[in-house]
Amino acid sequence: MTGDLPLIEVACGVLQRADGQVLLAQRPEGKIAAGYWEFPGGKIEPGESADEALLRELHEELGVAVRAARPLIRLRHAYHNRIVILDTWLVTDFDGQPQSRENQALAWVALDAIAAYTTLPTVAPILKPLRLPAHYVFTPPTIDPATLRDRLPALPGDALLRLRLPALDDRAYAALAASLRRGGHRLVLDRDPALSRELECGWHATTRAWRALRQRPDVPAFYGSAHGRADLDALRRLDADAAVLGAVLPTASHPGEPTLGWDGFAGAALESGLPVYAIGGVGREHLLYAWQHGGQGCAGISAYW
Ligand SMILES: Nc1nc2c([nH]c(=O)n2[C@@H]2O[C@H](COP(=O)(O)OP(=O)(O)OP(=O)(O)O)[C@@H](O)[C@H]2O)c(=O)[nH]1
Repeated sequence: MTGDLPLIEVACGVLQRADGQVLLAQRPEGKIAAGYWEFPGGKIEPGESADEALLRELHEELGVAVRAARPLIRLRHAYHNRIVILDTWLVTDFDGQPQSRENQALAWVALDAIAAYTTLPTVAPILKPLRLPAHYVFTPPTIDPATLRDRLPALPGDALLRLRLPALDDRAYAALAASLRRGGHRLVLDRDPALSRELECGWHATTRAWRALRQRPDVPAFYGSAHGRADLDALRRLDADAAVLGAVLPTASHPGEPTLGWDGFAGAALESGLPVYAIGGVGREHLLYAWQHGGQGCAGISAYW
């Protein structure tokens, strides 16, 4: 119990097909919140781990056998009559065709079409990590545009790419951003938000920049830097799409800076309500650590170039 409210721990799974559609289930008559659409899953039983509960629930409810899954996000949501901790997994491989075994309606739905369904309030915060890749790469601050272009093919294919180039004037920065955008890169800019709007790119705010905000900036996607849980809470209130939290490990570029370690990272990221990338001494080889500690993935500069 938390206060007077029961605390319910739940495991749920996002089954995603190759075309990007995800499986929604409608809670049947007789269950709490009947009629609402959700991601399939159910309560974690005493003595069970979240991944064991996931496998059991998806087999009981849908008749599928999970072959591969990874943590997506762990949320905490307070309803008027219960608090739910929702351990959400991305199911990347499974055997069998999902069938309704508990009288629930099922639907494969494109992420952009989910708004037409009446969903539980925990569905929207799960769409944020679902739309984001596992890697968020910052450009080395002094890299010249030609070298940058040469090295882009070696980055993880769908990574977010933050153009952090303080030495470029605004004109040169905008021209480079426009041409990379035409090349199909998932860009994040950190100049005037108007440029992010014009080029339909993300916008990244330093802690100093977002602390000056009173509401979400008008940009297609909004990311912010964070150093602890208080920052993550503030970014969630600003409706950020994701945060970058660090430093997780010591780095050569910031010697002596205090580090969170992976446990400190997890302590801040888990149940923060946001996808959180780990940064600071982190590279692509740390992806499993990031997922196991409640992260969206890894962010960095030097480890990626
Ligand atoms: N499966 C699932 N449950 C969710 C989601 N979001 C969310 O708040 N919940 C809440 O988590 C709880 C899941 O309980 P449940 O009643 O479905 O669990 P269960 O399958 O073990 O059912 P049972 O208690 O009838 O055996 C409910 O309070 C439900 O409202 C979601 O996306 N998927």
